[in-house]
Amino acid sequence: NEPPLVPYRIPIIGHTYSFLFDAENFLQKCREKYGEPFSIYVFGGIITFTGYETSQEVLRNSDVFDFYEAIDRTFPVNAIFMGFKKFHSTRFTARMVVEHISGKLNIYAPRIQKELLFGIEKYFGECEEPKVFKNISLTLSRIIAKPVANVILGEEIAQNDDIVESFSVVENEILNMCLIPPLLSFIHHSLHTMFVLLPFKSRRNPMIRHRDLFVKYCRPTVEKRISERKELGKKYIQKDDLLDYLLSESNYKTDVIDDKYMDDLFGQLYAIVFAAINTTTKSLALALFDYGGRPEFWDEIYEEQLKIHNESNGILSTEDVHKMVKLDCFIKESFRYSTDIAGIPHIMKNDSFTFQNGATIPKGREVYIYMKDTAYSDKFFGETSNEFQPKRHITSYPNGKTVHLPATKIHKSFVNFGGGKHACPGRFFAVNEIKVFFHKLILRYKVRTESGKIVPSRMLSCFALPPNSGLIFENRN
Ligand code: HEM
Repeated sequence: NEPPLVPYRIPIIGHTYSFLFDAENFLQKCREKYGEPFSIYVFGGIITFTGYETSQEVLRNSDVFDFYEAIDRTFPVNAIFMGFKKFHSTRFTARMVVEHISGKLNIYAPRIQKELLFGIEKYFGECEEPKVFKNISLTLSRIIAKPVANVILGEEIAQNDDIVESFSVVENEILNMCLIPPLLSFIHHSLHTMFVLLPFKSRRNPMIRHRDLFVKYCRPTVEKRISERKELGKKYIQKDDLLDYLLSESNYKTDVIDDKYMDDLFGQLYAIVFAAINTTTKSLALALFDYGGRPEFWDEIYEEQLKIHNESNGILSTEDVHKMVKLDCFIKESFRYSTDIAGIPHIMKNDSFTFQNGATIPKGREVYIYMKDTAYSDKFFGETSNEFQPKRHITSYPNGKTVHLPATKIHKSFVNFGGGKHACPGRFFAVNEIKVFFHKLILRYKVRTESGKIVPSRMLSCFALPPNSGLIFENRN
């Protein structure tokens, strides 16, 4: 009782062409005709797509559906970082992000703000005359990288431009090397993985440069902290950054700071950098384009920011960020509206899995979440699901009560951060960063698209990317 396999005409090629070059229309037609889940034949293998009804069964059954194995088939990120670190636990990484990044936003709030303001000043400046910014993603990744470096490596190391630059480019460098069309998958997917990994095992390995920079700038701090810890024992006061947490953690406790130890720290910390920067930058860039093309929302969002700015005297606490409800709704609506068409792949690991509607998939099946099916579902968003309406994230009741489902809230109608046990642990940090950035930016500039109109995202197969056009910034004063 397999999900219907969409028929295809050309053997071997199957649906590869439609999936690469027309994923949006192609998947929509498959969904309309075959319901969910349905399967297509791409790069010599079958992929099953789950829609708004069946996606939660994948996300909530993480014992059966493996996210990392699926990611590793296309972008063997784990294998790349495993080359450096000896201790490997995805659970450990997720817990570290929950407890020591998202869980400490109160402590990090002033530092995040300071770094974002620094980036805004450095890259956008006065803009007394309207100024066009092309390639906004690159600029945003540099701005976003600084607070991330601050939280991961501490305030002092985050002032080092080389480290911040390394944070902002490392993920793109890895992705660029992995973005080789998986032609070898027509034979077997492991051949593609092996091929992609070749440069990372050669002298061209871009990770070596990042590792060397990390060691150069972080080793003195690591040595100093380990020696202070030894000297002071229980009196040592742990610093508020991920690096110092790792140094205190039983898997990383050491007296010997050799190259292997530094490699281990590098592999662990840069795996988080990998998860944190591109995702946040892309969402932020898409939200800026959504904002810049929709003047009808500018006044109300600006007024909310001005009010919170005045009440907080310009220094935002996490409570102040929670008060940015209109901004939160706008950002969440951008997440929904500009979502990837499909993503969050998983491999099914059991002998077989049967969905509640009876469809059964075999062991090893690759399953993609058809995210747009959830994001644009009439069941969740009614007849206006095709429209950009931030207010839909607030429900008003007849007794005057209103309930706001924030952008960090995991829900069956909102899968941008996944779901179940493995839902993105960095989402609190990411949404906080995006909101604070927006808040500071809007207070200072008017932002609009170059054409003055709504500019749709670019599509790369099933992934949404920010448009290539520019954004215009103009100082409000
Ligand atoms: C807007 C920005 C972000 C988006 C859209 C995003 C999205 C996601 C998604 C879809 C997953 C897979 C969830 C699942 O399997 O159900 C994930 C996992 C993860 N994300 Fe994020 N993420 C973002 C920012 C961040 C940040 C800033 C960090 C770190 C500070 C982070 C760290 C992680 C980690 C460690 C995992 C693996 C969790 C696990 O295996 O349990 N993410 N993210």
